[in-house]
Amino acid sequence: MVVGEIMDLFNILRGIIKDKDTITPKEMAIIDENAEYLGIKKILLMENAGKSVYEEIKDIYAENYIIFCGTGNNGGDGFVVARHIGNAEVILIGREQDIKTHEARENFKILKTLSEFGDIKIRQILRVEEVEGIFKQLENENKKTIIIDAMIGTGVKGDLREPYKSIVEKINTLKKRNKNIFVVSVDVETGNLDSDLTITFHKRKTINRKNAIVKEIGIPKEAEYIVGWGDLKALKKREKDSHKGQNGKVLIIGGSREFYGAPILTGLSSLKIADLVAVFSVNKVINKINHPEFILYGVEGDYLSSQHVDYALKVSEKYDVVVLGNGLSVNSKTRAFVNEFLSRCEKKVVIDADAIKLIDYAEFEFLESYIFTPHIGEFKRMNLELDNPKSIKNLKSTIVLKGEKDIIFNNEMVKINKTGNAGLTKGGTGDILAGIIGALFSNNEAFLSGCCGAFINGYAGDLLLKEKGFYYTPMDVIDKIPHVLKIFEI
Ligand SMILES: NC(=O)C1=CN([C@@H]2O[C@H](COP(=O)(O)OP(=O)(O)OC[C@H]3O[C@@H](n4cnc5c(N)ncnc54)[C@H](O)[C@@H]3O)[C@@H](O)[C@H]2O)[C@H](O)CC1
Ligand SMILES: [K+]
Repeated sequence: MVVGEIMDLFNILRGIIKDKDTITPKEMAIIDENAEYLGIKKILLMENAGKSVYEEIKDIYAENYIIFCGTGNNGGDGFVVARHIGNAEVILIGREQDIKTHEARENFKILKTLSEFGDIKIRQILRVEEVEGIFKQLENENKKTIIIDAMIGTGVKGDLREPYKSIVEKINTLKKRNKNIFVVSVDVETGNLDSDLTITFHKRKTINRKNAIVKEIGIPKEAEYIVGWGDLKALKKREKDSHKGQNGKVLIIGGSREFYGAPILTGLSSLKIADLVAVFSVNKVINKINHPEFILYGVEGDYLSSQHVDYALKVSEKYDVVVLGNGLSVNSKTRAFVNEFLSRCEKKVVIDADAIKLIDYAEFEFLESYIFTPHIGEFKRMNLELDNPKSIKNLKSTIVLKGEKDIIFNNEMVKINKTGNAGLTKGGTGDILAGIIGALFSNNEAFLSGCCGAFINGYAGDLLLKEKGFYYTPMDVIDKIPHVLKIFEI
């Protein structure tokens, strides 16, 4: 499929799958990171965010401005707002060395310099007792005062901890007692702060409680649909103290008398990420696998058929994800196996290659627990009319449509992956992609696993293109997977 066709398909899908106008903090973090992947610096976004808050409040009459800043980028926005206001009092909740990011630190440093010569005042507190005096004084304040909440934004995790909890309670109490206090939240209200105004960036957040004003801060819409390192950073992290099996258990069901290489490629690529990888196939394949890392399950015959379904289902109970189809061959036996297995399997399944061709789509239900990885020819047999919104509406499965650019979509989201090159057209790279996605799917949801699998597979190919030109092999791609994971600290 040429790029023109891919982009046509992609635009049809974007026309049907509408962008969400309210997003989760996790979705915002991916967009934020992918804006940087596209070359837009975070410090620019912070500047635009802080300036957009200033623009919204500059015409509200006030004589005092008190900005409570946290140690994350929400606090960083607060530092920018302070600079634009000019005569603000900044209260950093934490020590300067606690400030978490380069962008926020840079803005704090600027404020510190200004505070030596201008009207900016900075205080650093660790406990709420240290601001008792300010709240006492504000209780009887008869000057209009704007309190700006740049404490915590989309980085909030769990219930509000001290001293934020007490500070929020004190601001809420103060507001009730003194009508001269006006509270503005940056991006997201911290805890149950009773803000009068919330200015949020790029899109409303699911955790916004008030009618937030949405301000554009320079994030292009492309950051919402081009797969980037932001998607990789959203993957579940490998815990340091994790024990065997926690990082994924994958069962590869494939192979046949003619094809034994495919399930091996799938298994070897899965093994680069998952803890346990098993292969379920006919003994003609199993006996050719001399990889000690694999757990092997063999059955008699040239092809998997319905007589093997019970055993395959029993074995699959021990695994998180099944990768189904690689090298199965297409005939009446394997057709019976695939349709019966899928109708009874309760596991997450990556459906690839021959399995895509073998499914009877007439009554088929596209479950959320399925990821399909077709190329355009296989996709055309899946009975999905892309230009028919009804057909897309019921598509709970994730589709990774492989091409010069990969399109990843389900009934809610569509993204495009631009990593990869013509060297990946070789036979076997599809088996590798299925193995990567199967391993990621163990601990991540389907859409994210599909996006990241496509990105990792393509990026491995891009690294190889630089080293070897187009003439690298599928085994080279498998060996490159750990390098990609290391580059992006997955
Ligand atoms: N999304 C964008 O395009 C931009 C967002 N900006 C601003 O960045 C924040 C998100 O920043 P982040 O560093 O990820 O996290 P936060 O600052 O929101 O919070 C982290 C901070 O808060 C502490 N913390 C987290 N949970 C709790 C809790 N339950 N109790 C106490 N403390 C908590 C944590 O320890 C950190 O110190 C976003 O909202 C925007 O305001 C960019 O500046 C512009 C682009
Ligand atoms: K906030």
